[in-house]
Amino acid sequence: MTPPPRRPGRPRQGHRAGRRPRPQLDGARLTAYDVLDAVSSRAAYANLLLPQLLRERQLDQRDAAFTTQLAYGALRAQGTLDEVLTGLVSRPLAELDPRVLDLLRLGAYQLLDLRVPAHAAVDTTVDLTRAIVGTGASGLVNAVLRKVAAGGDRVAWLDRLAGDADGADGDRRLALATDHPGWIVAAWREALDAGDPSGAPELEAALLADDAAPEVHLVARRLARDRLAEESGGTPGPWSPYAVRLAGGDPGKVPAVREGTAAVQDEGSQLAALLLTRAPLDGLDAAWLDMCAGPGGKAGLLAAVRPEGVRLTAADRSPHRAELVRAALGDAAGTEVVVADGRQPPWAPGSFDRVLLDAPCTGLGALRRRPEVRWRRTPADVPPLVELQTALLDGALASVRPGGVVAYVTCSPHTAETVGVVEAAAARDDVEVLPVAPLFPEVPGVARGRYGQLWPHRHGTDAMFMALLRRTS
Ligand SMILES: C[S@@+](CC[C@H](N)C(=O)[O-])C[C@H]1O[C@@H](n2cnc3c(N)ncnc32)[C@H](O)[C@@H]1O
Repeated sequence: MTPPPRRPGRPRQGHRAGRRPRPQLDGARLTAYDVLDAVSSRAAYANLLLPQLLRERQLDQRDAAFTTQLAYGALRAQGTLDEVLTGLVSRPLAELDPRVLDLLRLGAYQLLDLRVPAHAAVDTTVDLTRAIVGTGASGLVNAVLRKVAAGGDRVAWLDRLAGDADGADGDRRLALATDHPGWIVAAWREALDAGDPSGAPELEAALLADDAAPEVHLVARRLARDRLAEESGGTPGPWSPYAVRLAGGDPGKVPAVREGTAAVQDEGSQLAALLLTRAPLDGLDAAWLDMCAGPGGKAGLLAAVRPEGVRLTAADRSPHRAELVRAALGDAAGTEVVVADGRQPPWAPGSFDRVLLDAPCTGLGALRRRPEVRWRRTPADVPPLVELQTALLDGALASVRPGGVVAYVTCSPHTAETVGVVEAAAARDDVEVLPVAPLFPEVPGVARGRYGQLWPHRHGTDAMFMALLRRTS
C-alpha cells in the first residue's frame, strides 16, 4: 500500500497535536475525501482535481483505482446518499459541519454501493473523521454509519425511500436508483419522448449510461484515421470517419496527440462539427464561422476537413478561451481567431456561408464526465441559458448570408435548450429547418423529429443535440 500522503486540507479541530499518535490514515480514502471536500467547499471539478492529486500523492495503481471509484461514485450518488442520511441525523444535513457530511457520504457510499464490509467502511471513516474534524464528530459518524449498515443494502434502502412508487412516481425510484435529481429524470423522459410507460426501459438505460465512465475518443485531424488507430492501439469509431476509440491508457502518450495532429474529442462532438460541413448549400461556400469556438475542439476539426480555399473564423467572447482556440488551430492557413460576443457580432451581416453555434449550455449531456454536475445544476440554471442561446442564435442567423446554413448544437438534450430555442427561431419567415437525420444515414436512432440527438446509451457519445437552419432570405 502507498504510504498515506500528508494532508494539506483545512485545520483540524478538537485534536491537540503531540498528545496522541495520528492514526494510520488510508491514502485512498483520504484522497477521495479531499476531492469531495474541494467540490463542496470551493466548487472544484473532480475530473480536473483528482488526476492532479493522484499524481502528487503517487498512489499506486490499485489505490488510485479505488480512490477514483470512491470519489466519483460518492459524488455521483450524493443526492441518494443524502436521502439515506437525512433520516438518520437529528439535524437538517445543511446544518452539519460540511466536512462531517462529506465523510458520512464517503462512508455510506462504501456501505451501500461498494459493499465494503461494515467494520472496514465504518472504522476507516471514523479514523478519518477523528483526524480531519475531531473526536467529537467521530462519535456522530460512527453512530450514523452503523445505522446505514443496519438498514441493509442499496435495494433495501431504495425500497424504504421510494416505497412502491410506480407510474409517474416511478420516476422517484428511477432517480434514486440511478443517482439523478428528479428534474433531470423528467427532462430525459421528455427528450426521449418516453412519456408512456413503454419508454421507461430506454429512460432507465439513458440514466444508467450517465453513471458509467466514458471511453476516451480521439479525432484524427491531420493524419489518417487508420494510422492513429494503429499508433494508439484503439479502434475506429463507428460514426465519425475521424474517430478512434481507446480501450484504456493515457491519450497524452499517443505521439499524434502530443504532436497535435490528433486530439481527444468525443465522437458526438465530431459529428456535431461534421453536421456543418454536410449541410447542402447553394452558391458560394467560402467563409465559415465557429461562433462559440473555445476551447477549439470543433474548430480544430473544421479547419482540418474544410475544402481548400474555405476561410474559417473562430470566435469566442472569452479572451482566454480564444487563446485556447489559437493553440488548437496552430498555424493552419486560412484561419483567424477573434474575441467577439456573438450576440453583437462585429462582422458585417451575412458575412458567412456556414455558421456553427455550439452554444453555452447546462452540459447535462456530459454527466458521465463530471460526476458532481448533476447535483450542482438546478432547474433555475436553464432559463438564463435559454435567453443567451436565443440571442446567440439570432446573432448566428444575422451572420449567415441568405441561402447559408446555421448548425445549432448543444451538449445538452434538455428540451428548453434545444428544441425550444430552435423552434422559436424556426418560426421566423426567413428561416427553414433542414432535417438532420438524412445527413447521418450511418447513425441509427439519431433523429429527434427534424433534429438530431445523440445519446450515451444509444451511440456511446455525449448527448449532443444538433439542428440545422437555413436563412431563406
Ligand atoms: C460549449 S462551449 C464551445 C465548445 C467548442 N465549440 C469546442 O468544441 O471546443 C461554449 C463557448 O461559448 C463561449 N461563449 C459564451 N457566451 C458567448 C457569447 N456571448 N459570444 C461568444 N462566445 C460565447 C464560451 O466562452 C465557451 O467557450
